[in-house]
Amino acid sequence: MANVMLHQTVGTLQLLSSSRIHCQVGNSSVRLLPKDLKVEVRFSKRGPNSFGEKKLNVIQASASLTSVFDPVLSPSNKGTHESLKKSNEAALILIRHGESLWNEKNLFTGCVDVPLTKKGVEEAIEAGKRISNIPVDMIFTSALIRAQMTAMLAMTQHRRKKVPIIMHNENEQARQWSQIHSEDTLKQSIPVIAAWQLNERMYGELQGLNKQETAERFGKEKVHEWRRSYDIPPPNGESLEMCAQRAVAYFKDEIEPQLISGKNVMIAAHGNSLRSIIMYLDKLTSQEVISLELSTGIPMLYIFKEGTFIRRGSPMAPTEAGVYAYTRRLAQYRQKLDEMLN
Ligand SMILES: O=C(O)[C@H](O)COP(=O)(O)O
Repeated sequence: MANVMLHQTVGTLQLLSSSRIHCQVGNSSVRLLPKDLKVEVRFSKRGPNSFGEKKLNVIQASASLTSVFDPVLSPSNKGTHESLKKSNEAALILIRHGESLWNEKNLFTGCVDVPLTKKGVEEAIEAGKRISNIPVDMIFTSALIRAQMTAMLAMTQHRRKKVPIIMHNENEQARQWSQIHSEDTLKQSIPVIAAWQLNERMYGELQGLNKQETAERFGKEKVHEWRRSYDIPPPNGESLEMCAQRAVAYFKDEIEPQLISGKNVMIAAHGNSLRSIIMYLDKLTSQEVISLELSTGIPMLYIFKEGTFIRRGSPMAPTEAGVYAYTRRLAQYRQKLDEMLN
């Protein structure tokens, strides 16, 4: 595809290649896929009109977004990455999935894809109540159903009533067939990105074994070492360090840029993938992380501000005044929500 610079009255469209189009319109910019864009371009009579030419004089171009819902909206015109880190503040909610059927049976689960128990469903709904006044613009989950169920159930309690929609970008057809053809509907939606990198640590040959029986067979100390040490993996499984190498890398590459651009994010994941992320957020040592335990279905709130993560604990109830006093933005959001809904 020719590299063509199209100058629009409201911005510029730069066809970078057949894979990505960078569209700067007004104060925001969006990375688009060519197929999502209908571009009508009228060229001046005098200008070269062969696509082979790099330079085209464009007298008018109009582009309509068909359905692009690219959740990766690059930051608005706040200049460099660093200055963005300074200027934006965002809420980050972490939730370990509710109780799963194998948690109930006390079996090592890891990457085995089991659903929630009734209690786990109730925990997810309760978690949703506790964060119902905190803004959520994007949701990241693992590829496992227990985390996705937790995210969707929690959002049923959110007062903003936006609809969480799992993004299907696994291939071109999935992207095409899951398109949304209404700007208004898109505005009422929250993109949910399911990433295997956020999966629970893979427990290797322990998956499916009963934790109590395993401790009796191999000794309590050995099993505690497999479950809670940083760099000792279970047999043919992942250590927490190996889990962190994928989970924290994904957080830094895909989630942190969203927070920097001011997006409020919820992550619904697992005991160990979240322990590795919290180790990064709280700057824990490999010794300190051993004692970090996460209960199922308990939301934790962080505030991302000026490039740092401030742990705000777990919101205890939707009406807890203290939750919204964490920052001015959260207090304003809560006030706007009350005005909108009352
Ligand atoms: O994978 C599992 O078994 C649980 O989700 C976490 O197990 P753990 O608490 O033994 O790490």
